[in-house]
Amino acid sequence: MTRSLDTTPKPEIAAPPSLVAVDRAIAELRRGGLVLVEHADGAALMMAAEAVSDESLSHLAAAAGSATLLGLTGRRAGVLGLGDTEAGVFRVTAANGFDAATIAWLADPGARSLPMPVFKELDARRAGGLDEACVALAKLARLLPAAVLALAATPAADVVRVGATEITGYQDNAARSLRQVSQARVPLENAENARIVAFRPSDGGIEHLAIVIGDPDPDQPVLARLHSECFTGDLLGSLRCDCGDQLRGAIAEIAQTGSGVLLYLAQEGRGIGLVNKLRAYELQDAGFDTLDANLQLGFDDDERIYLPAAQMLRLLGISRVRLLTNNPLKVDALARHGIEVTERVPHVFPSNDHNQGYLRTKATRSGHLF
Ligand SMILES: Nc1nc2c(ncn2[C@@H]2O[C@H](COP(=O)(O)OP(=O)(O)OP(=O)(O)O)[C@@H](O)[C@H]2O)c(=O)[nH]1
Ligand SMILES: [Zn+2]
Repeated sequence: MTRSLDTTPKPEIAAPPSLVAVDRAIAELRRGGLVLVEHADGAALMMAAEAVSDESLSHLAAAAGSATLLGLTGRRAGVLGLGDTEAGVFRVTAANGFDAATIAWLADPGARSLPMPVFKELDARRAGGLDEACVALAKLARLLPAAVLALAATPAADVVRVGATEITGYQDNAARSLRQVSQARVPLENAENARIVAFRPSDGGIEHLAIVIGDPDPDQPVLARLHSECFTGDLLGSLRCDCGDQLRGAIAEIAQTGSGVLLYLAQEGRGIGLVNKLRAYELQDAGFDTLDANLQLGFDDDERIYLPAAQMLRLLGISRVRLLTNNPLKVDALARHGIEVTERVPHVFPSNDHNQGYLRTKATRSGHLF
């Protein structure tokens, strides 16, 4: 007798305090508030660089009792000529602290249309785990990867606090806590026998979806596609990328072969978020390719993670897949997370006038196999 996939909803589990602390901190940063980040080497009050004004900067410095500092990724520091590295985080200091215009100029390439501020003497050095955690938190909040911080000896009692290790462990811990929460039959244009299964992490964070087509046999390698969310391509039919074709193409191909699974992963813009992807598009229109635009913003060229995908496959009962992709990173990542990829199935679609350069860059610089 063949088995079926386990798509049934599972009981809720309580979110561990570590996930909750990061969630609270993310919400606070996104509304322009202050967060206390605690590390073995000390603590800092921080704000997202994207959210600062002159008033909030003075408030930050006064609350911490020290000057404001700016944490930038090595990528962004390199672009600015302040550092020479691709990895890690740099701490930038200005004599007596920063004003909002200088922060904007340093953190946001889109701010170049504003008048250039008068820079105070800047100094940039490779930073340790405290600054790294602050920048990582801004990234988790899907904001620009830059943090304004002030070292805090005796922090105010009423501020949201989070530990550096809670921040660095957040994505993995959230992925490990995923569980099926609901499912429904949803006949699709190209796959009438389809079900959507929703997965939620225990902290109520970002949900991912599995589209199960037909009745895959988990004892055989399952035809699978890992699709990263692309609002512009998937929903609006944007011609800048190939995502819409790849999404609908995968659904059609899986249905034609009989059965399989498409994981719809909530990591828009190769993990930088929709707002930052639009910033990257602006930079591309100014001449940067899709990878360099990410680097200009201070991100890596690809910020995606595939532990959530591996975890969803495991929860469904799938341990072996035939993976529809041109991207060798996806094959490696699944294998690393314990899912055997028995075969890579190419997933190529014709280009159009707008996405030729994008596809060429994927092939020449990202190692996509076309
Ligand atoms: N940052 C950024 N993300 C983009 C851009 N164009 C498309 N994306 C995102 O790239 C992701 C699509 O990648 P996928 O189709 O999942 O995978 P892939 O890496 O192209 O590999 P394949 O499996 O071969 O398709 C989506 O999250 C899109 O939003 C861009 O110019 N900049
Ligand atoms: Zn796209």
